[in-house]
Amino acid sequence: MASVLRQAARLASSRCLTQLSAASSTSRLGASSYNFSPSSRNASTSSTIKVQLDSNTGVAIMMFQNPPVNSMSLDFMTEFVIAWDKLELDKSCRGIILTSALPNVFSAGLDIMDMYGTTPEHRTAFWKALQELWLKVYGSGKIVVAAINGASPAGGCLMALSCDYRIMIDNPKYKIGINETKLGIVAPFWFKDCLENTVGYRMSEMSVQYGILYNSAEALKIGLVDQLVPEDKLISTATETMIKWFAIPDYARQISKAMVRKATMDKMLAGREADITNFVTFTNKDSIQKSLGMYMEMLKGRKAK
Ligand SMILES: CCCCC/C=C\C/C=C\C=C\CC(=O)SCCNC(=O)CCNC(=O)[C@H](O)C(C)(C)COP(=O)(O)OP(=O)(O)OC[C@H]1O[C@@H](n2cnc3c(N)ncnc32)[C@H](O)[C@@H]1OP(=O)(O)O
Repeated sequence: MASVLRQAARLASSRCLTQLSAASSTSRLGASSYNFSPSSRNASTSSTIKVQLDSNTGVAIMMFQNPPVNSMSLDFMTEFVIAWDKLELDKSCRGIILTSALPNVFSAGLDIMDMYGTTPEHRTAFWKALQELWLKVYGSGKIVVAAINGASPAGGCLMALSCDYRIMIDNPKYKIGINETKLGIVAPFWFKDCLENTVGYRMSEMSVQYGILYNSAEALKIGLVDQLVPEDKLISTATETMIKWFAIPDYARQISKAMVRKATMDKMLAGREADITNFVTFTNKDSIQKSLGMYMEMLKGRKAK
């Protein structure tokens, strides 16, 4: 145990968890001091990411705004990481809620058009940006809550899985899951690891092979999300949840989080280059390009009907 703690402490000062100790001002705010007055809000906005930080409570809301479906394009992920870094450096921010500014969709996952018919150089930059985004969110010392207000397939599900707590709108039309096989592609190991860490081995074994998308009730049942709420209660519940987490001393929580996530983080950090090569080689294949093209046509055809 002592060695785990030493490792966790080392992690806390490492690249991905640099904010752990910086943000460790313990429990500045309890639920009773919660005040969400508009005057206390800071707003910062890029074209695809909107951020509202309430420096009284320490809660930031990061909204995705990349129409039509918040697909994770290279540009979107680059803007995400810039906005994320700003929040990480802001000591008044203790927790981040991820949600969508668009109706009916949290995120449609990776932008297929960034993988289809693009150059290997482009796909290398694209995959690096995705790794970067994931390392930041998964490795954050802040408390991160996903407020899932719509469809959340594949990369959208990964984003939610990287948070500490997931709250989803209680609506059967919204689906979440790792559905890559349905597109004829393979979810990378770290998508699978995040799913397995959350729902367990057997459920992920079924889930990744079938490419299952779960509705909200099913997602709750298997533990893919932690809570369902009516649409009009999503952000208030996410904020209240965050305030409850704030009661735990930051430093102890951060070290505990780092301990639990260390193996998954380390695996990615050690395999980062190989993971990029795998992605580029895999998506170079004619058969994979064909699958992606057919999937895009299916999406567009579905709309035309
Ligand atoms: C062996 C080694 C292995 C190594 C591993 C290597 C590789 C792994 C590779 C890739 C991993 C990828 C992970 C992913 O995230 S892939 C993306 C998966 N996403 C999906 O399947 C979602 C598809 N979209 C939908 O199901 C629906 O759009 C959605 C439910 C989200 C919303 O439905 P709605 O009816 O509101 O909207 P639509 O009319 O369907 O779409 C509007 C518009 O948007 C376009 N679009 C949708 N999704 C995407 C997307 N992911 N990327 C790009 N564009 C998307 C859609 O085509 C419509 O366009 P248009 O017709 O208006 O032009």
